[in-house]
Amino acid sequence: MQHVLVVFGTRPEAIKMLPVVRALRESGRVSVSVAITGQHRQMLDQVFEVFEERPDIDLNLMTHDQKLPDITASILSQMAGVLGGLRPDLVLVHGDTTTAMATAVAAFYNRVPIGHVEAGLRSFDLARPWPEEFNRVAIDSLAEYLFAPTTVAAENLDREYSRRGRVFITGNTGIDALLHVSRKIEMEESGGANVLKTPVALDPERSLVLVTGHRRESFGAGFEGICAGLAKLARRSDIEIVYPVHMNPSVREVVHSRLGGLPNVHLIDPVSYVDMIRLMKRAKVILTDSGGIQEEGPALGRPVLVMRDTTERPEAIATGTVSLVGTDPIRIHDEVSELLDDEQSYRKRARAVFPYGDGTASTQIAKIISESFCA
Ligand SMILES: CC(=O)N[C@@H]1[C@@H](OP(=O)(O)OP(=O)(O)OC[C@H]2O[C@@H](n3ccc(=O)[nH]c3=O)[C@H](O)[C@@H]2O)O[C@H](CO)[C@@H](O)[C@@H]1O
Repeated sequence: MQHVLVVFGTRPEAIKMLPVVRALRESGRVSVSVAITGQHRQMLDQVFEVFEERPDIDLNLMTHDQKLPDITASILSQMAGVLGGLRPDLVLVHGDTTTAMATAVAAFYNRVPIGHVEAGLRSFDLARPWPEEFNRVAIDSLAEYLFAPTTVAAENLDREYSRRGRVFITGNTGIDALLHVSRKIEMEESGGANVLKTPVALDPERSLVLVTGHRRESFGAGFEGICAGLAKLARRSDIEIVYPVHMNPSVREVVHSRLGGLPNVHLIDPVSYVDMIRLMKRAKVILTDSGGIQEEGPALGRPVLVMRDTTERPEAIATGTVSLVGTDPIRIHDEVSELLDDEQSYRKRARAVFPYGDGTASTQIAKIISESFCA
């Protein structure tokens, strides 16, 4: 039976790859191993729990405030050993992280075929997001199987001369994960559990503005702008802001120093994926620089304002549910306020749409892989 090695290191990769792991196992036609690099170890554990999975290999590479060259070098050398030992027939990586890129290079050095989930996303700007745009272009130039979430992503790949693999349009596996957990939450609620428990006590009379932000290209002036915009918003007495602050010290220091102590701003640690979905369902507006949340917000019918200048989610922008606000404090304040104060504008943008597929991406990917092995 052919063997697939699935490798990831961060929370979003785990959220988007564990549905693929389950689908591969359920196909019964391939064996699967999961290797993690521990780029974000404590955030990973929570995701494994919700998918009732466990890693088979843990490279445990996490060191405090590690730099990109160190992560890349250690993954490259350690992954060579893993591949030599396991000798998988395919290595599956996800998205645009350093783990995904370094693993793809290690697989290429070992002449092991590569599958790329969430292939073809492009901002066409190597500086933003940095280094993610480089990572995903590099992976797509090496991969034999390119699982593109949308036709836009597939068209991006068709235009790239360096592409050598076959493109499959599958939808984004993040929607598979979202629907899987949403069903769990709905079952809990129908069982009489507390309606929409949230990880922080919220005032039912106030609107929730949910914030996440961690992009490297925003470090420095970008985060100063984001925090100034949030501090201005926090003067409103009709809202509460909840910000699960990413573990990266470069994010935590500036966010806590600028926003700590404001009465209606809850700075909390990253929450479990289930709690994040609860917060998104409870939120009136979502402010983020996250990629995954640009896909989840539309599916949950929540307006998402993206604190970046570019995005590789044009499909979400086209639905009108997602829009770019950048990191300018006045724009952040004004655009959130417009959604809070103008009911008509809000209703136009707060409708559930699914530009990233119907939640079957992982079963499609598993079917393509198992059939290609058995061809
Ligand atoms: C340039 C870019 O867009 N790159 C993306 C980046 O992923 P991202 O930007 O989506 O990363 P985050 O924002 O960290 O994670 C988001 C996920 O985490 C959940 N969440 C969030 C806060 C929390 O407290 N608890 C949680 O559970 C949340 O619901 C969501 O599902 O790399 C991925 C891997 O390569 C790529 O797929 C993806 O393109």
